[in-house]
Amino acid sequence: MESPKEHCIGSSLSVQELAKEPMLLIPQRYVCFDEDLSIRSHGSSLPTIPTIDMDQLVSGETTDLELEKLHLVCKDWGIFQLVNHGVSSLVVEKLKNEVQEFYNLPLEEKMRYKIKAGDVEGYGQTILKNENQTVDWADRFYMITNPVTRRKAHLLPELPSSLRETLESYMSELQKLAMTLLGLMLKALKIDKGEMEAMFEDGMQAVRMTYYPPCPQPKKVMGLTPHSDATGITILLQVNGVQGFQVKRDGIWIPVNILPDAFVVNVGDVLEIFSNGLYKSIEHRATVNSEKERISLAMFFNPKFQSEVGPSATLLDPQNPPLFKRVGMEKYVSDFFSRKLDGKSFLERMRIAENGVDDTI
Ligand SMILES: O=C(O)CCC(=O)C(=O)O
Ligand SMILES: [Fe+2]
Repeated sequence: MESPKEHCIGSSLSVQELAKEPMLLIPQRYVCFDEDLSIRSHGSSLPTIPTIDMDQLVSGETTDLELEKLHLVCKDWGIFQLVNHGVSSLVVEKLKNEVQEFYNLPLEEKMRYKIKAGDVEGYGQTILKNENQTVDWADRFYMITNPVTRRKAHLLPELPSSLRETLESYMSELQKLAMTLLGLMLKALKIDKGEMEAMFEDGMQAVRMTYYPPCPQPKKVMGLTPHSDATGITILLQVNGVQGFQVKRDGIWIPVNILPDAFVVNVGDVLEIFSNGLYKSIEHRATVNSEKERISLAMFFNPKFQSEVGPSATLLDPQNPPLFKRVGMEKYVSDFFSRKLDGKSFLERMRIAENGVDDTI
């Protein structure tokens, strides 16, 4: 039997390769103690995340009603399934196949994209200073895709051409969708259109493809540590129909049954900050199972690097003081990546203390 060391990618191991080995007990570094993984299902009594119909948002007679619904959902839930999203199903289906094929490539091929020392982009998992941290049961591929000048030469441009081309088409369709959604959200928030465009147009865009192998002890591991996304909005595609995504609402983890043709859209921390706390980012995580691998692809839509993350000026007045600090996007992103994922703690660091003391982040 091969030793796990031979599956090293950067500072982590390929969990996909590890999971191929005969194994009854998983290695200790994957055993997760601090999360209640047993809360998996409470049957039908659990609430389900809302659905928003894109068709109804942009055309027809019910646009105002659907916009009001979107507004309420972003305030109350911070997440929804988006149906009738209008993105070409040809592109989506092709992308699903290409991503699965990518993960089926031999390890040596995928290693060309491995995360380099000191970087966060590429294939693998970043393990921070504390090497003893529990490692998620997953392999990831994260990269910045916009602005084009920030693309790493050995990542997107070097992907197998069919995957790269399909990703390009998908990204440009999703960019339009994300801008439309952000535009509608900010319209509902009554935020000045110019302000929104100055911040989000041609903003930072990134993608994360995640492969969660089946696990012999699924209740002992975390596929993806609980976190909220440090984004404007995130659009999640479930690639191979296997469920495992969960959201935390009122302290309870709710499994999300992602509809086959839907995207899951969630409010990120940047939008919570920009809306001065009106919209809420939501904590989520991914669990794994013992039967089948799960694959997802998340696209993150952010302000441009030159902008500042902070509450929108339109929403502030003496009765509505800023609840969050302002920080340059560049610093916001680098601070985010220097920390371990930990629920909504990153957002909490941006909050202005009630006593008004502004301890800089
Ligand atoms: O894999 C999933 O379902 C969730 C992915 C996610 O939350 C992320 O990449 O930030
Ligand atoms: Fe996420």
